[in-house]
Amino acid sequence: MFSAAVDRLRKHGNYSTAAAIDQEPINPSVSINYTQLLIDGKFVPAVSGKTFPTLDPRTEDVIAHVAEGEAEDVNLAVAAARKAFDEGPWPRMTAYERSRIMLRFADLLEKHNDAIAELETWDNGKPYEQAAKIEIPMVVRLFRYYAGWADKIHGLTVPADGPHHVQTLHEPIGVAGQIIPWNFPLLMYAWKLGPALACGNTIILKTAEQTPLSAMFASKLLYEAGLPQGVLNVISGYGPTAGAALASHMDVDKLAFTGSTETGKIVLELAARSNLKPVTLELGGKSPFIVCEDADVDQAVELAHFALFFNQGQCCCAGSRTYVHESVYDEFVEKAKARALRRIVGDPFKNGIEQGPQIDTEQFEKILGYIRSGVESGATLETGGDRLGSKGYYVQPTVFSNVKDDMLIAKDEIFGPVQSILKFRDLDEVIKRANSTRYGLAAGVFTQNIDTANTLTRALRVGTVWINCFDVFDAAIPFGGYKMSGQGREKGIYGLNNYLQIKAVVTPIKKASWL
Ligand SMILES: NC(=O)c1ccc[n+]([C@@H]2O[C@H](COP(=O)([O-])OP(=O)(O)OC[C@H]3O[C@@H](n4cnc5c(N)ncnc54)[C@H](O)[C@@H]3O)[C@@H](O)[C@H]2O)c1
Repeated sequence: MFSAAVDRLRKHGNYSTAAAIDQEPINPSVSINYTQLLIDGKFVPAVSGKTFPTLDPRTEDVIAHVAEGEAEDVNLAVAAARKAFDEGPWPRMTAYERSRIMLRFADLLEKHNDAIAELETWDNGKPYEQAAKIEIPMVVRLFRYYAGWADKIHGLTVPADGPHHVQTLHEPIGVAGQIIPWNFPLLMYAWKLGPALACGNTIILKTAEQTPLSAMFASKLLYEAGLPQGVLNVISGYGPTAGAALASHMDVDKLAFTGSTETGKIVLELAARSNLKPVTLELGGKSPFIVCEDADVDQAVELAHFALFFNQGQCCCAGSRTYVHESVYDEFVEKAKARALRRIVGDPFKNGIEQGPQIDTEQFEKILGYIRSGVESGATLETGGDRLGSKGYYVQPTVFSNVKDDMLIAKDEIFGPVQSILKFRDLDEVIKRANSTRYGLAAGVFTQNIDTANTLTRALRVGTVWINCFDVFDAAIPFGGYKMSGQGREKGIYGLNNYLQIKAVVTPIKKASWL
């Protein structure tokens, strides 16, 4: 659960003053041991010999050069995964044995928690305390959760008409291709791998080009835990080359993708044009956070702040349209501005830091562009609005008030620390406005009135509604989007369906007296 854990961190931090950006970055102690592709259980260079740099978002310095996988490497990885599925022990061993390997993996991840968290912070820029105390423990929990499912995947007996015994077998879908983004590198790795492994599939996973390091480290541990050769293959590389090769591969049986809506459309088309592999998509969002007239304003301000600014604003479900009832609007804006001014931005390796740098120069420039567009379109810039410091991708926590629905900052996914506060008068109006978007990933509702909560819960066209909370993620809770926020659900029991084929088996009953 992000929110509860962040509360705990907050109690131990000093959040009373804004900190300056450190000029001297803290040196992480972890060493980078794995920078090659993981194919058929071995680390290997790319066929082309090419590498690409992965950068430290605090300094823009190179952390390491990583193998650049392309179509030929994807072919080798798919061949290894195919062989492991068609001939290897993984889909054939008992579900209990699979589950034990996954549990051993979770233990190893736990043992190396701090080293993995360092890699995550170094490569991504997220606060180390967040990675070490929240995200890596969530990864561990998710593998234990799906290890628990491995031996509980049941088929049915079906009461069909006529003298037939009918049963369904729930079988692994086969070779799964998985493409993940950079905002929660190892957590997205876990959401993808957990259910796929529990069901007995083999995998080729492509990491995001911005954050290749933690997945390589973790995958080494998975083999140490006893994973048979070729079951997991990890490719670092770029989207249009390695990612596209995976999405369009004829021998990949299923594709799971998390990233932008634009790329989601591309991979869906590649999957359709190649072998019609089924696709699950977890895409972008522009989630409303609705503060009703009965809200405790101080609590609402704190939660809305968390809903937007968590992870540098780089969450697909960020509460990026803060709708506030007119009766509490002015007070809310004043306090939201004060909260943003208190936000501590700095070297993410330092204790007590709430916000590190954005992921890369592209996102950094994009965010500053949206801030300029907010000012130009007439929204009121309450605080922030610029970069912070002179190096790295740090952005000032930014708050806009008087935002209108048709402004770009209210329509597009900014993916940065930019809060947009809009005013509303009544429930019917805010429902209409909240739903009037191409996205439908999540919503936050802040009210003490159960009837208001019930109405909004049912009226909002989104995959998750958080009532008086936000970003509560748990391995058992399904997550996914309506509309252009995605297709299908990950996590929980629903996540298993993405990785199963259902086979109907029909046998005649010769003596039909006991139908
Ligand atoms: N929903 C989410 O969790 C999420 C996560 C990250 C980014 N985003 C959104 O995406 C925007 C851009 O971020 P991004 O550039 O990392 O997203 P992206 O969609 O470009 O990248 C996500 C993954 O897809 C791969 N990819 C890119 N082009 C591909 C292609 N043609 N074929 C196959 N794979 C391809 C990338 O290499 C990466 O692994 C963000 O501003 C944000 O709006 C959403």
